[in-house]
Amino acid sequence: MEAGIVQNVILLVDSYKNSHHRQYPTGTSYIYSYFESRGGKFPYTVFFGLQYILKRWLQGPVITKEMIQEAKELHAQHFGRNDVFNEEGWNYIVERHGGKLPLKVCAVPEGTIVPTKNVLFTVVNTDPMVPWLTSFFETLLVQVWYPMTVATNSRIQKQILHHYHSKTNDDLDSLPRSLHDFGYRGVSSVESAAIGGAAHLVNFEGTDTLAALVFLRKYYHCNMAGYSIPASEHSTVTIWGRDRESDAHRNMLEAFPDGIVASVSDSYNIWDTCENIWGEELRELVLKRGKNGGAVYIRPDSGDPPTVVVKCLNILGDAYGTTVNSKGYKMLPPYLRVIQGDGISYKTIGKILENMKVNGWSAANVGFGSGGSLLQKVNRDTQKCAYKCSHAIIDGKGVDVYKQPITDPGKDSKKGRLALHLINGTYTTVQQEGNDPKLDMLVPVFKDGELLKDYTLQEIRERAKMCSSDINVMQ
Ligand SMILES: O=C1OCCC/C1=C\Nc1ccccc1
Repeated sequence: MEAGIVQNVILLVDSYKNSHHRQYPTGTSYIYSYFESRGGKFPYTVFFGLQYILKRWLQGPVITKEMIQEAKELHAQHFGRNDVFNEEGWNYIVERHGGKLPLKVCAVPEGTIVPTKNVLFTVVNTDPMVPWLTSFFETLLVQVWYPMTVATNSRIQKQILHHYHSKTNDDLDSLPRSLHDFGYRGVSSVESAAIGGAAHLVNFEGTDTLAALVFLRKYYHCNMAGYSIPASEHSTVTIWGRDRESDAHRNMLEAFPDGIVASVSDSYNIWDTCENIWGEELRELVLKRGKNGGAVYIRPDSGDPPTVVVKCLNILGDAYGTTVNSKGYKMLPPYLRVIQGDGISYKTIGKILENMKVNGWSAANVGFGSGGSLLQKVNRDTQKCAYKCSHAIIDGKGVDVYKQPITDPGKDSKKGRLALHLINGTYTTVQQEGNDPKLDMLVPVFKDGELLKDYTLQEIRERAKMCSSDINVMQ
């Protein structure tokens, strides 16, 4: 088990869940639940991250007698009573199942793009003695909302970038690294950085969130999921003093004499820095670097992004010249690019790209970085992710279970045992009843403590890749 704050799997839940085993009708033997995104900011979700939860917490003989004792003692104090904690139920799981969880989870393959309001995974207990188990792990399983929503937020931006690269560039070669993860410092924890950073790397290959690389090695069989380059930050520029800014940038080019480097250039006056330092003083070094196949990414980091990006391109274009590509848009020389890492989100990236386009600039001149907006500015409500009971077996009889709040029809839940069908390229949620199980896109990924599917990032990226319908997405 990993070092972490909570080691005890029985404590990975909201307190009230330990009182639920006494709240089901006697004779309840099976409880079926499903997980969906009811929709919100984005019309689809990229399903990603369940495998991590299963591998990290639920796979194998995860329940032990020691955990039961620790949880029992904690609950007695926490509730101030001894009739809440389900000691018998947990003992049964240790004694009868060796600590393995008698659950079956069926899920859509990771990386699949599914329109919202569709079932994404289902859970059912496999031992009729412990129906309460299905709902018990809701708390943990619903945390898949985070990687799923970050992967979706990231892919929505990839669609916008794909649109502009298709319209204004010769090829899509620079698309995979056109949105770089700057989010490590902007998330709530190292674990969130790993999970969210990994979710972004489903769609892209540029990241500074090292935790995501470790995560994807460990849980998704990918040895190197993303790349970065030597880059300055304000402190490594400003430490030289205001009147030695050009020395700071020169040092960047000499310290890393080949390949691509990025230099943040807005410490004082970015217009002067672009025109006189990059355009004049360091010109020979830039040209020499270009001759060796290297490049310099000039990084603004303030001001109104659409305006600043175009003004930087214009100044650099005047200083170094431009070419016009096959789509009729201007390109800087291959050794010069701009990277905009401030104020980037799915709401703003299109505005910057549109302003570049109307000013005759190809999208391929600019790389983007996004931090808190990419990894942190999401919550469970962004895509309204929920886990609900839809069917149960009580006294041997199957009953459909649902909620239908008079106060919010948007919170209606689905009934029955669900399957996900792909009909003429469209996903549809149907009842298992009366349908051929071979048509169900949900595949068993976990059963009785065993992981049944072990996806690689490579195959997940393949499932989530851009397709023709991703081009005309601009509203
Ligand atoms: O500004 C930043 O904020 C925080 C995270 C990293 C970062 C910049 N990194 C970078 C990487 C590759 C090219 C250019 C910059």
